[in-house]
Amino acid sequence: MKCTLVDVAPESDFSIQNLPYGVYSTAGAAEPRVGVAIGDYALDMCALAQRGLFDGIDGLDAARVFGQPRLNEFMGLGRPVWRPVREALQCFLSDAEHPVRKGLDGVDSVAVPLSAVRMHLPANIGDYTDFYASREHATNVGVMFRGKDNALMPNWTHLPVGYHGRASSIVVSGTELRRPSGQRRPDPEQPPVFGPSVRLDYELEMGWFVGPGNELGTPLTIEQAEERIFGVVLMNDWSARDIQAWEYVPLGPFLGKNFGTTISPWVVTMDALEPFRVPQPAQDPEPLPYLRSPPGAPAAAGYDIQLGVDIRPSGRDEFFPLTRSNLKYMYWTLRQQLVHHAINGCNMRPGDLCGTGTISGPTEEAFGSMLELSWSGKKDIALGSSGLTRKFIQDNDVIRITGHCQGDGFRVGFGECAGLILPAQ
Ligand SMILES: O=C(O)/C=C/C(=O)CC(=O)CC(=O)O
Ligand SMILES: [Ca+2]
Ligand SMILES: [Mg+2]
Repeated sequence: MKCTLVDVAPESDFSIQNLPYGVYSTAGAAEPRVGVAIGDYALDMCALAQRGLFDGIDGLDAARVFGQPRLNEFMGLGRPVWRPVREALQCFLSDAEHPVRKGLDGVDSVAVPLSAVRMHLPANIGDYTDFYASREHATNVGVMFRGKDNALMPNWTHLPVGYHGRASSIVVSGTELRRPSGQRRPDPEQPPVFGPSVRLDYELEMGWFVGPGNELGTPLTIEQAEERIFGVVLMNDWSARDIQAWEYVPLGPFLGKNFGTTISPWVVTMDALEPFRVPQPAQDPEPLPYLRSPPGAPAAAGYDIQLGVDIRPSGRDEFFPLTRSNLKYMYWTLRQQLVHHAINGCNMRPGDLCGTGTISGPTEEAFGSMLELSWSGKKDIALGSSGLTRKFIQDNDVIRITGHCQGDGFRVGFGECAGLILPAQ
């Protein structure tokens, strides 16, 4: 299938096979609105609704739903609505004879160049949870925080471990964040001190948005979980390792992580990711029945998404690679994370965000944090052949995450998730 409305380069993240959703505004129209990215453009979903593109889709009041400054309501409608909307967009973009195309006075009446948009958070994020689902990451961090013999806790292979994060400090790519200050204890023989974090780190993650939720007290099944994830973004769970290491016992991460979490603005739908399913890593011991693959759904519940983290060091204008990883390494799958989250009757709501946890892989280049790459600050990370090194993030460094699935002649990509670290207040 080929887009005939605008040119899409083969290396563009936003092919006709992708069609991710976001919320944007422009200098001329400051009210945020729902868009879909295609090539170098954002389609105005409300304008397309007003031209009748989504007429006849059961359960969708398109002009109202796409006229909102957030995606929560659309996320809550579920696959029976998401799929026909995707099909309508693909017909409109590929078929030059499409009736809605005939009435157009040029592309500009339904789209704006991405260079002219300002992106916003895609949803009103009511709740945010972060998992710890990469075996390689959990093992590496466990060795550093608790020693080799206690690295992977006994529960880890039986359930997707997670913690409740903070929704208020989630920001969209491009937002600058300030280095946090807090309590840390650099010398284990001395009392703690207060000051700016000196071990500021990134975590390479993906975030997934909940679609239709569940009522309080009514758990989801794994079949339902498969159908209720709307889509995925890139995510950086910025982490102050010195604050985290001192505060986390016994209740887990708190101020070392809730000073900022950055996500990419375009939500890539599960329907776009469908062709890139791959088997998840073998799970041994076999999980309890509620976490097992459902008979009706594809057994392969991993996704082959190539992920990269790069740094633009303070004072330089080029980026250097830090991490090269892939979502397919993840031990606990997205649907297992969702079914586990709701199995006690916890109600999940449309637009809630869950992080996968840091996505590390089996080789050193796939380590998804500086904590792992510098092995807790014991060695320097070389930045290309620049002669520069890092152990942790310095003031005015930019950390940028990118990712895509590679199809045959096209990409399903995520754009970028970037942020600059300002000096502490
Ligand atoms: O105490 C630990 O083992 C470490 C916990 C985390 O760093 C939590 C976290 O953000 C998990 C992750 O990103 O995988
Ligand atoms: Ca994390
Ligand atoms: Mg965070």
